[in-house]
Amino acid sequence: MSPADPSPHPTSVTTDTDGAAHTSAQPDWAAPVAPGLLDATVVLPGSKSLTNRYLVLAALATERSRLRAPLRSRDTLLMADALRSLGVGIDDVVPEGEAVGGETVPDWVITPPERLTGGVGIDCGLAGTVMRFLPAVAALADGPVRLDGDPQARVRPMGPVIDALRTLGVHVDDDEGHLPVTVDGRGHVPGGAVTMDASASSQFISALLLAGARYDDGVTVHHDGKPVPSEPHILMTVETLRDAGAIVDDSEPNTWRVEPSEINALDVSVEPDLSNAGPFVAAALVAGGTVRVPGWPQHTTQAGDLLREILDTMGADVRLDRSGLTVTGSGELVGIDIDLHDAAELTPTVAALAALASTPSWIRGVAHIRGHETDRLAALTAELGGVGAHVVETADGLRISPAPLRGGRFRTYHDHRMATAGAIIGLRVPGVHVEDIDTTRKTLPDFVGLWQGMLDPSGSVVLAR
Ligand SMILES: O=C(O)C1=C[C@@H](OP(=O)(O)O)[C@@H](O)[C@H](O)C1
Ligand SMILES: C=C(OP(=O)(O)O)C(=O)O
Repeated sequence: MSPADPSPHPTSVTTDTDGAAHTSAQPDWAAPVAPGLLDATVVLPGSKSLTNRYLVLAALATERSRLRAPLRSRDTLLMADALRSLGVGIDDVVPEGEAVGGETVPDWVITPPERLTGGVGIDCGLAGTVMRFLPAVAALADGPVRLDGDPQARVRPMGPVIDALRTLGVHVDDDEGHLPVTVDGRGHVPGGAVTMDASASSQFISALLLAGARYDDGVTVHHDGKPVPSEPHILMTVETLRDAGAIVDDSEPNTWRVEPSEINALDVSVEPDLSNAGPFVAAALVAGGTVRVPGWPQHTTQAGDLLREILDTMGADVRLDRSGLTVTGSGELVGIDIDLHDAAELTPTVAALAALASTPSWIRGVAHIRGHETDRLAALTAELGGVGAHVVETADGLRISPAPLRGGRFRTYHDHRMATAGAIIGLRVPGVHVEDIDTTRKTLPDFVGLWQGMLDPSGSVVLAR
């Protein structure tokens, strides 16, 4: 559904805890208004991007790996299920110690098969990491692998990664650069050098690099086109590969080389998802008071770390120390002029904050998010506009200026970050009703529980796991 298609009686694709999508008519969620100043500690689950990279690398490794505190949300459960169907063992193991607050978070122990199994189908849901990363992995399977996903996934761009795989010696059938895609796995991939235009998604490059060490000649990827978005995610790919012993040369701009090599087993703890922390730390700015996120890393490749600078610029007091991140706001916030090209997934959160700010904002550099879960520029323009915000969509972003906001229906277009943007607005604006709040399960298993816990006036430690 495009943002221009209002759906008065919505039918939502939501997700069971096992990662399966199902269709249901779900009532809109009345976004709670903040009861006063916040005083909450929110323990967020692991990073989607890290969990799915570790899963892929562990599936291609020589030995058994252990993934501690992985994210268990729709995108990562789909990745785990897909790898299982390729013959990878992925089992829950209760960790030795206790997690924060006495809750145990099962680890994943990942056992790679001798050879990846072909002749299988993979459900990618709406997960960019699954639909882009797995064709490059499936090429190593013994037999054909068919990948498909949600209806919205069939319009997300795939062409450059498919064409690149063909150049590297893989046979692929596709639907004009989109899902469904069938990769004819032949047990090995010649590999070599390829030039691609990755201006629509950094995930095209990450996909080839993650699998490339297992290609006969490794892989050299050269990008030729407008600047690659979300570059920290490519650095994340490079660092996770190096953690697994792969040899990666990223010394030349727009060129990445992965040598052919074995991939070592991993034993890693997943950092909290900083982009998912966005709406929670934004809440301190909107409602006033303090929100703490324990475990915020001192050094990270996660793009969400840019939130520290963003919140500071918009008026929060932001402190990072060994206990984590502490964000304190007064309830007053100012606009921001920012290029989010490197951290495009933060756009819905920043746009929601901008709609509540007392001065104008300009978000630039994010044309490619028209190919995210939905056309996010159109969706944000429509939905923030629908609750009274002054939003102008530009060629590569949004201009948002102060306006009195009002309640109303906030449509989400199957996009988890549209849903959390609606929740941010609802903190201050009574009567915001968010469509299909369960779409947040794409990357957070229990957004509503966490959000309500954060708003509990008794002050709280809110556990996500
Ligand atoms: O590789 C990854 O884990 C991601 C890369 C980025 O994609 P784009 O480069 O398409 O923005 C980001 O927006 C997405 O949420 C996750
Ligand atoms: C763009 C996003 O997801 P995906 O990994 O599906 O591209 C996102 O989470 O904001």
